[in-house]
Amino acid sequence: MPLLEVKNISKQYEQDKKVLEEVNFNIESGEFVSIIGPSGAGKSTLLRCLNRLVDISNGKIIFQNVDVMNLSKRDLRKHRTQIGMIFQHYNLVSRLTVIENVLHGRLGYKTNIQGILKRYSETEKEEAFTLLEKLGMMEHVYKRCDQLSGGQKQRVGIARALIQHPQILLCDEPIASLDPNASKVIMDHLQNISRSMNITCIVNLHQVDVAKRYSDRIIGLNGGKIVYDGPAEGLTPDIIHSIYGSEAGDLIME
Ligand SMILES: Nc1ncnc2c1ncn2[C@@H]1O[C@H](COP(=O)(O)OP(=O)(O)OP(=O)(O)O)[C@@H](O)[C@H]1O
Repeated sequence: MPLLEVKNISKQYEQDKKVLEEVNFNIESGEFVSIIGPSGAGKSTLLRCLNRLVDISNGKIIFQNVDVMNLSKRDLRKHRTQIGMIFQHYNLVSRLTVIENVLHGRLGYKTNIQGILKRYSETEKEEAFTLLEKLGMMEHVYKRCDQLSGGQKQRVGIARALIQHPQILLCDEPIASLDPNASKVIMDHLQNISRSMNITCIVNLHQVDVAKRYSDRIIGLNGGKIVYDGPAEGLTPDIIHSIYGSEAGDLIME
């Protein structure tokens, strides 16, 4: 049984304008999948549909054999703890410390009162330290997040997602604001997490070369439709052209 089944989904924000159209794919546990495509192809919308930040217009999303569209409010909260999100602009609370931001990843497991009072167990705190250590962030644990570089902020974002104990990490352009060195550090961490923790990673990327280097599988979107779904090695110049159209020239030179 696949971990995630996306069955014929469509999304329109406005009438007569389909942003996603009849999108179908299955994802297995532990896969590293990149989603590529030109600006406006629907990549962010697709990721947001998977954890119901955006509701689909048609089709089905089945996660661990459960139809995500039929979840009650309580079950939706539980569903979201299974899916960690990583964002281009990190979405951290800048005035809080690194460790506080990481612990925020546990809020999905708490009652409202526990959340307001920021009650975290010793085990949760220990785990936050362990994750930050793995991500090379120990010297920054008590710094405010607005004192960090972009690459460091993204590592906090990854630790916050991992402390949720997710089955899937959805990464929406995680390296779009980073220089090549910081990008490599982040992509290496994501690959390592996927392999060593068997966590599925679905990563939206603008960089075709990065997608090819790190992914088991690439999904190419154009105009809301899947035009390629296959191994990274299969991404030929012709296929890159079909995904990016007239913008493909520079990408094929890479
Ligand atoms: N909340 C919204 N309301 C209306 N239209 C939206 C909304 N969000 C996205 N869109 C439209 O949906 C289309 C797909 O946007 P989306 O952000 O999913 O694409 P993308 O492939 O992630 O693009 P980019 O690479 O530039 O981030 C675009 O035409 C966009 O304008």
